[in-house]
Amino acid sequence: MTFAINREENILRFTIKRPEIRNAINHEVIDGLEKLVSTVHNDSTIQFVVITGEGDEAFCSGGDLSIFHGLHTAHEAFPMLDRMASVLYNVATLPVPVIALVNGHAVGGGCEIATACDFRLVSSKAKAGFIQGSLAITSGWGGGTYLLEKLARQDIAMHMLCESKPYAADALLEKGWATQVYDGDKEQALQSFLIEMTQVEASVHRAYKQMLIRKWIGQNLLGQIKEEVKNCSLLWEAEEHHKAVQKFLSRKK
Ligand SMILES: C[C@@H](C(=O)O)C(=O)SCCNC(=O)CCNC(=O)[C@H](O)C(C)(C)COP(=O)(O)OP(=O)(O)OC[C@H]1O[C@@H](n2cnc3c(N)ncnc32)[C@H](O)[C@@H]1OP(=O)(O)O
Repeated sequence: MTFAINREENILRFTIKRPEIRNAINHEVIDGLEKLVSTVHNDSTIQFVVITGEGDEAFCSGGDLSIFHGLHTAHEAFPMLDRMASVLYNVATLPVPVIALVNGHAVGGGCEIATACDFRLVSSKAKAGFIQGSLAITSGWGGGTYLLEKLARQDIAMHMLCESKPYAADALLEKGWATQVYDGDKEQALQSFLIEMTQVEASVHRAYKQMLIRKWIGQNLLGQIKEEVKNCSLLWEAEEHHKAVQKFLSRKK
């Protein structure tokens, strides 16, 4: 199994379990995120969702290029991008706070997943970034739309997207992407964050989450995400994209 869903008291944790390829996303992990969403909707006692990656190296390195490089045309790429974008919107709009425990690098689609979460607790050793531009595509799972929505400074969000490079944890904090940066043990970092959060009733957290979701429905965030998906799938079929992916997959270390 390439993912795990575990419950610890009122916290539901989703772990991507592919550390050997830096927790890249395959179809099974997408199925797992769908399962996570339905579990939360069917259980009103859950108070928090945590998403993380196994190991110390990576939170998530985005789409599994060894699988997804098989998608050539816009027509072929669109269903994968659209499915993951819908699943991620369902994660972003869960009725409880969703925490990305960014234990290691979060790049490409991995950065999109973390950006879709309400909070990002970031290891001081992690780097994160929307590197899709270096593969001649944009974000395609809604991450660009979330970034432009969530960062207080639009120029910084645009710069992150256009520069298309990974940033160190301190820079991510400065840009307003990281909620907190932690040194050392990820479980301790999560624990301290949750101790503060649980001073307030879970019903209050749920009510604030509804406020956020209403705002996004009002501005048709999902419609904007669908446009991001369409644009990305058009760029996907260009020769430049396929060449860049091939270069990554055949690089010598
Ligand atoms: C779908 C789309 C979207 O946004 O919508 C995307 O996600 S596009 C973005 C797709 N993601 C990427 O381009 C990120 C590619 N990955 C990286 O930049 C890097 O691997 C880091 C994540 C920074 C980790 O670097 P680090 O030096 O620790 O590890 P490494 O590069 O040696 O990688 C270890 C092993 O994992 C594999 N590996 C790493 N990321 C992978 C990925 N996304 N898909 C498939 N394989 C991947 C490497 O080929 C290598 O395999 P071997 O051990 O066999 O050599």
